[in-house]
Amino acid sequence: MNAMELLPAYLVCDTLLVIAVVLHLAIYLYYANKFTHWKKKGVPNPKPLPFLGNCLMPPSSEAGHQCLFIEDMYNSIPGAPCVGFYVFGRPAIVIKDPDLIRHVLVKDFNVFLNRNVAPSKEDTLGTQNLFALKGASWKYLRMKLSPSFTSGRIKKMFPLVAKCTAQLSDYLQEHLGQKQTIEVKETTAKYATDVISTCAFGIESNSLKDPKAEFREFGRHVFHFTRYRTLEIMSLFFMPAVVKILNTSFFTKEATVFLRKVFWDVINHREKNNISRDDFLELLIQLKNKGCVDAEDGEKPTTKSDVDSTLFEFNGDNLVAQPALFFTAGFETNATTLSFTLYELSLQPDLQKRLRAEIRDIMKSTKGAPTYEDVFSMLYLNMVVSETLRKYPPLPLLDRVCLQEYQLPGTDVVLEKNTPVFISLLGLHRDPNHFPEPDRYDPERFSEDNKRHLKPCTYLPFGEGPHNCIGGRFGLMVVKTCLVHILAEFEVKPSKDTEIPLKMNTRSIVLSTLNGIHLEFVRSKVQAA
Ligand code: HEM
Repeated sequence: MNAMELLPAYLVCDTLLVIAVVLHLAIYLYYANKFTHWKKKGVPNPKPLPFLGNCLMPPSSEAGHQCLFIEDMYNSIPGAPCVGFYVFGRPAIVIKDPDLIRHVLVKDFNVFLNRNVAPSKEDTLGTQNLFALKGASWKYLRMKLSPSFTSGRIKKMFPLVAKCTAQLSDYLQEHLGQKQTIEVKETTAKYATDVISTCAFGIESNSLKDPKAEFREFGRHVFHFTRYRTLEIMSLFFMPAVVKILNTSFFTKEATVFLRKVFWDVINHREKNNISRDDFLELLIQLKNKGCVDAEDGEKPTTKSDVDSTLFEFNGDNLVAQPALFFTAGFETNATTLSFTLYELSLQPDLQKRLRAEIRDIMKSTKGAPTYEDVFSMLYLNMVVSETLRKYPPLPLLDRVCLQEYQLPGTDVVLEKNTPVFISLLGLHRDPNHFPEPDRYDPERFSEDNKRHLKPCTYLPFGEGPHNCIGGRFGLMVVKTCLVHILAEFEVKPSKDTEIPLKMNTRSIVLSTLNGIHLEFVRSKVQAA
């Protein structure tokens, strides 16, 4: 007979009850104390939920995003320069004031050198890429990769992009009758997949032609937000402690095996057959073999002393991680920008007409084959794309972590070391103080005259400062070239299947719709003009 059997049942129950109450109270007090962090610092914060803090609160509006609760935090306290919040018990902050944002992203960059995002160490492709790498290693890698993204080198990839755009035109011509509805997000995702896989991996992925193309399957998987995937992505961005428990990776084991194989097959084939091609992969081969990208006209050649293998070695998964990121960072953002632009233009035929007039002119003057320079010379196209990136920033938040105690300039607020710092691009871009009537899609905001009046650090679709998007120019080339060709051939109109307003996918960390974007394509007369 053991001791429990000797005790009367009621005493056992009472003891368990007391333990439960004490435990509950202890946890409650622990969190209640944690949740005074921002109050003590004089930083306003929305009321946290017990235990959860603010991170799993339901979105405040129908358009709100579970994953993008950073926008909710931005809007929670109007007029405040910054808003504190809690991810479970961990204090984090959203910086709203554009001058403070400038300090975080640019002026005091060394204090905010790292992103908060941190995949599991086992996810080598996830940790060794330019987005996630930290400290001096990131600085070194960024310096080494930057020459791959100069306008000169991007321009050399224009023919690859133009080829994919021609394939998209053929696809649309073949698949559409005189009038037909298509889901533009999937179609542009296939196009963008083909572009990035040819430029980053040197491989023609054929997503437009082959519904089961491996690269498209991979891309679909990365951005398919099941409940579990949402939790994984949220933990990557907001909850490093959970990453350890769940062993969260950005690239799954299967994706890693696939990307490794494609990468090394192409590299070995090229090296064996002495093949060279104007793409990112070629530049990575140079980094692998020489530790630097060959200098072009006017560039300073790299010397041996510039190569520091203690900071980052260009071998193994360290190499594969870069095109893997270019692919993931590139195809979804491009497809998002393209599909939202087509959606907005379908709703405003006048804007579409004006853009088509510009396209008609460029098509006439270039005999239907606009060059890289032509595409970048189109003023109204630039205004349209800029407005899409305002209303729909594909990556809607920026994240950094504070590496040392830091006083926010002009305030008494001192951030503790390791505080996660967020900037909500959706919050800024849809803030009526910066963009009046923010829900109105109006490219005029970006006319030569008007854009001069934009307040610095209120419009940041590509981020800002040394960590900004390295592939922005490449992305713009892809988006603009595609729009020129699609709109030269087709008019886009809302169809009976078009959702107005669009329902957003509340689980996604990147901006995306729940049900896709269905538009009617009608053959346009520009082609014949
Ligand atoms: C419309 C297209 C795109 C948009 C809107 C976009 C947006 C962004 C944003 C907001 C960031 C974070 C910047 C920051 O934290 O300050 C970023 C980072 C990055 N993007 Fe893009 N991106 C686009 C296309 C691309 C493409 C095509 C590539 C690659 C070919 C790319 C590669 C990267 C990389 C490597 C980083 C991390 C840079 C670093 O931390 O050093 N992006 N992008």
